Amino acid sequence: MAVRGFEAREKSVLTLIYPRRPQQRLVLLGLKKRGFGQGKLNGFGGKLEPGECLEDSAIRELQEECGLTADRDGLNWRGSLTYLYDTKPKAMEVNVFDLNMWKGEPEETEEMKPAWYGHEDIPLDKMWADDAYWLLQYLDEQMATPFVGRFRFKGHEGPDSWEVLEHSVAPLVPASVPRFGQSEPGAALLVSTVSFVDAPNARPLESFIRYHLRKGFARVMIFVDDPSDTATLDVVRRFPTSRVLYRVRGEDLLQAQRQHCASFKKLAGFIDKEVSARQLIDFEFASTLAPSLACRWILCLDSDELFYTSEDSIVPHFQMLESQDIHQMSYLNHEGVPEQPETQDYFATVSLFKQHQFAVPLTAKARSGLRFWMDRSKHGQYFLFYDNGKSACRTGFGATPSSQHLWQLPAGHKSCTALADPRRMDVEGFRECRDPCILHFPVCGVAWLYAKYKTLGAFPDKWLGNMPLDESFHKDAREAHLSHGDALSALFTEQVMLDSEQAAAQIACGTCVRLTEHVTVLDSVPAATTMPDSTANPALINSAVAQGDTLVGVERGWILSKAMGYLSPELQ
Ligand SMILES: Nc1[nH]c(=O)nc2c1ncn2[C@H]1C[C@H](O)[C@@H](COP(=O)(O)OP(=O)(O)OP(=O)(O)O)O1
Repeated sequence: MAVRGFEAREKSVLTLIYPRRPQQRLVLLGLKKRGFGQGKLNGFGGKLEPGECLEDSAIRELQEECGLTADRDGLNWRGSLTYLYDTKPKAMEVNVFDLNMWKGEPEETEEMKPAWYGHEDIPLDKMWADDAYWLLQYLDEQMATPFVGRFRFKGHEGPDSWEVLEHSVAPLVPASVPRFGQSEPGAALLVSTVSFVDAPNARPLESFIRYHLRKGFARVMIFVDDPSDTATLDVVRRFPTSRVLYRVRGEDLLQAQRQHCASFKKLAGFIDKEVSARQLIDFEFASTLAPSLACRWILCLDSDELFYTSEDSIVPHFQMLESQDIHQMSYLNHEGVPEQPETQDYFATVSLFKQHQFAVPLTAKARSGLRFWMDRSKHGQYFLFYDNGKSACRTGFGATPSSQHLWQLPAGHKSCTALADPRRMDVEGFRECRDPCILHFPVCGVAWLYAKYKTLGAFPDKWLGNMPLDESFHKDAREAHLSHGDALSALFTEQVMLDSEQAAAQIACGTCVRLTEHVTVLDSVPAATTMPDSTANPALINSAVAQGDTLVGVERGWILSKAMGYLSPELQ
């Protein structure tokens, strides 16, 4: 039974720990003597306290409730269950851990009365009603872990707490994903340097992490760009440290980067001033750690990007690249188009995308669609931000990031690109790939536009001291922000957002596509109301190769770029 709309609700995050003696098929349960769930038998746990991560909270709760001192190495995150009680406004996300190493003997406390139970003797009728759907399967290892589950209850007390109205439990990721912690083909690390200090909220970060874990990334590594960024820290701490690691900017990190990163010297002068310098050093540092984290691939994204695939998992894609001895693959990026001025979480709501110009069909209609955007923007831009994709790279063979988009490979390693870029004419390296691709949600709401330019501040006219910035939306947005008026809002209305009529026209002419797989994975409802069924197909990026358009990518890119004036003068 599908349970929808859970992620859209406010929720508290809790732990639930089961101390176990698997060989004897024993589990320690406690009778809850007071508070939430009073009178029921359950594992041990409770809410995260401010500043606590899941594991610290689990260890504290176990100690408080039954006197056992958990050994951190014996604590394993097995899944998360979200509960919605119709009598409570907030959902509860409960993270299930099992524990197989501890010190001490269980003792009764004011909150819990503990006792050991054999798996065969577990009295489900004295427990929460959802336990009947998963607890025994989990204890007997008959259920793939990690798992995600959702349960809706009529109420949290009395007979209502026995009524499960909706339920679902499933593996977090498909079976194709390598077993976590083993360096198997396709195991990938996702990296991002993040700041939500100036942002309206950090919900997109939670979606960013959740989406990528669901799509089979083995680990996520977050660099917290600003140590005072409690919003980001609060989010990353809610994920198990076995899957989501974080490092906070500061002297320790700098020291480690100085020691391990070849580019430290070159970037040192910019690290304080430019986000891009911090990203590059973080990416290189993460790539040095990746092999020890059993990750054979690395992908570095901003926290307003998703590695989109309509498949269940990204793993078979990386496995395929490995089997063909490809060490780097660059992906097309598509730019999100907001259809509403505000959203709490752009990943959960934005479903309209300008396709990369190299993926737009070469039809007269599409060309008029491109013209629409170029006429609309002050500097003749179709995309308002970058159009050179992002790349995934193999780890452990000495590649270093040459930019946020591309890795520098040691000689003799194969690199491929889905961008049929006529400026390079890299015919050898071109490889048709529409899925996976990058979805970029750069300014998908007025508040997010303000937040982005507040964070970037008065950035210089040159990247890393030497690459001049073009006259562009990006520069205009900087000026608009520094002018402190409502110039930024005007930019948003005039150049970023589309109304429903314009959106339908852009979809019809082939420049924009409607993609909803990420919205489905995040289990939320898209904000847009204009979603004709024919365009809600996740495979649409592939079918957007227009009817009658038989040109392969490089030719298409060449002609289109010439037509649109993208070619540099010497190539024209
Ligand atoms: N439907 C359900 N099925 C289940 O198996 N465990 C549930 C559940 N709903 C909640 N839980 C667990 C999660 C958590 O371990 C515990 C509830 O935690 P508590 O309310 O005891 O938290 P705290 O100890 O932080 O609360 P306070 O006593 O208010 O401080 O019950």
